[in-house]
Amino acid sequence: MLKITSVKKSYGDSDARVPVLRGVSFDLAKSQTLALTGESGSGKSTLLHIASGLEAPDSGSVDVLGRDLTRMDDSARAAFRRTEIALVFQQFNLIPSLTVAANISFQAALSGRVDQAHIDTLVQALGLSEQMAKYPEALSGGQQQRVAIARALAAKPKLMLADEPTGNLDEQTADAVLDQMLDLVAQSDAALMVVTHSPKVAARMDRTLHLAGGHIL
Ligand SMILES: Nc1ncnc2c1ncn2[C@@H]1O[C@H](COP(=O)(O)OP(=O)(O)OP(=O)(O)O)[C@@H](O)[C@H]1O
Repeated sequence: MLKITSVKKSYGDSDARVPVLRGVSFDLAKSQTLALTGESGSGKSTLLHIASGLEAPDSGSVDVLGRDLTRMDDSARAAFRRTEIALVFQQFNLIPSLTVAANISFQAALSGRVDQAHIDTLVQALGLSEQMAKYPEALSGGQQQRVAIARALAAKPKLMLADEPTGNLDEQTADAVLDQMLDLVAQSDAALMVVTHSPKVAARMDRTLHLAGGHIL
């Protein structure tokens, strides 16, 4: 599903380059789940963004479903990402001018995969039924995060990538969110990589990779 090979990434100008990833390789098979841990600043978000095609590595390859994202042109990569990859950010990135319902169905509509029964199940499981007609500004942070997760899962992506998806949720809601993500992985032969600082979240994944000094330990 996801194969990262010898990925390197630095930031900064040529005379002050700061290496963040120094040659990272790992595989994530379909139906597998993975936690990515590491100290703040170790490059977890950078690696997640590279796995999603949002950022390009300086070198190395990023294969998703057997296709190397680094070799696609921008429009091919954007189209591929829309249908196959879901990225849930720490910030929710909801569209303020759309209702919660429209925010959730927007992504599925873009990918051409609107399954209303699936969306209804997600909305109920994430406790969002009462919020559907509201606008994001009227929701709490935790509610907005749940909308972002429902939106990401609505299109039944094959590769789900999430950056601290339950960071600002209470424990019960966090469990419900993780249940939804794990259910979807199991039902649709997808794969999930979650960046987390939480040992509890990491323990629910099949395995954990730890990032330190630019390498996977
Ligand atoms: N666009 C950028 N330009 C310059 N430096 C960046 C950029 N993005 C990340 N960095 C730097 O790369 C390093 C890794 O950042 P990254 O956000 O990937 O770490 P992280 O492990 O996700 O941290 P956290 O747990 O705090 O979210 C940090 O030193 C950061 O300052």
